[in-house]
Amino acid sequence: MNLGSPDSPEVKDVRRYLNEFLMDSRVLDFPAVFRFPLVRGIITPFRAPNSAKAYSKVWRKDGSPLIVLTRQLADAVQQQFDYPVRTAMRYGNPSPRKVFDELLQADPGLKEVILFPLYPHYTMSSYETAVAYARAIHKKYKYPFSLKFVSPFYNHPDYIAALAARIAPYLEQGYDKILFSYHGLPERHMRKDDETISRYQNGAKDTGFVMPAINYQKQCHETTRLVAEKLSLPENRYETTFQSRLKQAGNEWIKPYTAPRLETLPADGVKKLLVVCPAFINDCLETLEEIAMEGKHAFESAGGEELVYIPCLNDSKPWTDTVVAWVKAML
Ligand SMILES: C=CC1=C(C)c2cc3[nH]c(cc4nc(cc5[nH]c(cc1n2)c(C)c5CCC(=O)O)C(CCC(=O)O)=C4C)c(C)c3C=C
Ligand SMILES: [Fe+2]
Ligand SMILES: [Fe+2]
Repeated sequence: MNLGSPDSPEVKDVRRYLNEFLMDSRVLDFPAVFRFPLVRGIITPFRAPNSAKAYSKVWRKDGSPLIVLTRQLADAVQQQFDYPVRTAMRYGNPSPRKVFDELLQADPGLKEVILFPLYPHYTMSSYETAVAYARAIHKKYKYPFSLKFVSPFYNHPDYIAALAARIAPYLEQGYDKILFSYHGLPERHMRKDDETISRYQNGAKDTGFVMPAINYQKQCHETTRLVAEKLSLPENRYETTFQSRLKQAGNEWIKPYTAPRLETLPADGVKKLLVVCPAFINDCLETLEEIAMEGKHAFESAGGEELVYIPCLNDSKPWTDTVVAWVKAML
């Protein structure tokens, strides 16, 4: 299960998608009475045309990169797996309901579904909302099968090894610095997540998955540290930043921000920059447009010689094998 995309890069479809996305109380965590007018009246009308433009820059003949690449990963997993493998999305299509219906139709005796949220790191706006939504649908429509979840895996040795294998060939080309750029979050979300984590640790919250002991920002730093260790990167050759900030007045996001850092790196002597985005399993708008296009332009306009974007794990062999191994171990 991944995040999901609009049905097309047309403004009307992007508007519908953003409305669903931003009305999620785990994404915009204001009381619903404020959220509704804010999203419908202000955020979506202003954002949809710009997002639509960004989506059209990366849209493929066969659809949104995120959807197509998630499906390719599922197909690669299916090659090594006896049971049906499907993709579902938190927002837009295909919804978990549609996928559950199809699975049940194909096998009325279906006993168990294993859901793999394609987010290495836990936070309420990514991993948790996917799980909570799938659970709510599972309960509401009284599906007769049980539902199990793959836990967040930001520090799992197999995930770290798959990332290191993805990055290694790029290091051989020579580089001044490698930037680990993760999706950003409002600071407020971190405080809420900290509370959830301590309730989990006190036994006051039952989740159905293993909750990390540290918050999103610390999980991201830990992913960077482990990959750097695995690749023996010298301390001065890598950095961690946070991208995709939704600018809102009085709403600080976790720092440092990726975009301004791309513009100051050349003055710090970084001519050749590698960028990797470990919070995303599949390439999407945020990596292909924001980093590989806009970020590259910003860095190279500020005096950098070259920004080389390292694609996500997608359906790379070590990662596909890892997905297969983890799911088989849960059967
Ligand atoms: C308050 C706003 C947002 C939070 C919090 C947030 C967290 C978050 N998102 C991802 C993964 C993805 N986000 C993507 C796009 C995207 N994200 C937001 C807002 C928040 N995300 C918006 C409004 C959008 C839509 C595009 C835009 O208008 O800029 C995507 C890509 C989707 C695609 O179709 O390609 C992904 C993936 C994570 C992992 C996360 C928390 C860590
Ligand atoms: Fe996002
Ligand atoms: Fe973005």
